[in-house]
Amino acid sequence: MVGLDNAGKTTTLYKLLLGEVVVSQPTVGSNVEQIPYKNLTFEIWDLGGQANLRASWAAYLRSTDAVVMVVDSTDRARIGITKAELFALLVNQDIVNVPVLVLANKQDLKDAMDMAELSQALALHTIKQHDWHIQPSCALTGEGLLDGLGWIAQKLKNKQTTVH
Ligand SMILES: Nc1nc2c(ncn2[C@@H]2O[C@H](COP(=O)(O)OP(=O)(O)OP(=O)(O)O)[C@@H](O)[C@H]2O)c(=O)[nH]1
Ligand SMILES: [Mg+2]
Repeated sequence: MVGLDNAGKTTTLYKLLLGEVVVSQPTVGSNVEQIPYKNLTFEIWDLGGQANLRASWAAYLRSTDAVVMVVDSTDRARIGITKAELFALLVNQDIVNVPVLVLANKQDLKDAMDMAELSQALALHTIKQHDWHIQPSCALTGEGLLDGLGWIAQKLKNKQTTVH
C-alpha cells in the first residue's frame, strides 16, 4: 500500500485491522498487518509516503500480489505528483500484471474530487499492463475499504484460475 504522505494509508490499515480510527504519525519505514477477508488473509504493507521515502517503495515489490495506491481526494495540488509516483512504480518488473487498486480516500470531505476527476487527473485509462480499479473510500468510517479488498480478491481468484 503506497501513496503520498497524509493520504490515509495507516488510518486505512488500522481501520481494517481494528475497526477503529487510530491516531497516526507520519510513517517512517512500514507497518505490516494480516487482514482476514473471507477465506483469505491479506498481508498488507503500509509504506511511508513522505518524499524521501518513496524511492524505497520499489524494495517491497517482490512477491507483491496487488498494489493499493491511496490518494487524498482533496489534494488537488499534489495530484500530479501522485500520478508521477504511480507511473514510476508501475514500470517495476516485480509487479508486471499485478492488479492496481486506487483508493480515492477522504470522500467524506466536501471538496473531494470524484471518480471521474481523479481518473482523468491520474490518467488511469492509459494503464495498459495492469488491471486497475478506482474505489471511493473513507478511512474514518471504513466505507469502501472492504469493497476494495473484494475487488483485489476477485482479481487474484481469476489469476489462479488462468494459471491452471
Ligand atoms: N477526513 C478524513 N481524514 C482522513 C481520512 N483518512 C485519513 N485521514 C486523516 O489524514 C491524516 C493522515 O493519515 P495517515 O493515515 O497517517 O496518512 P499516511 O498515508 O499513512 O501518511 P504517511 O505515513 O506520512 O505516508 C490523519 O490526520 C488522518 O486522520 C479520511 O478518509 N477522511
Ligand atoms: Mg502512514
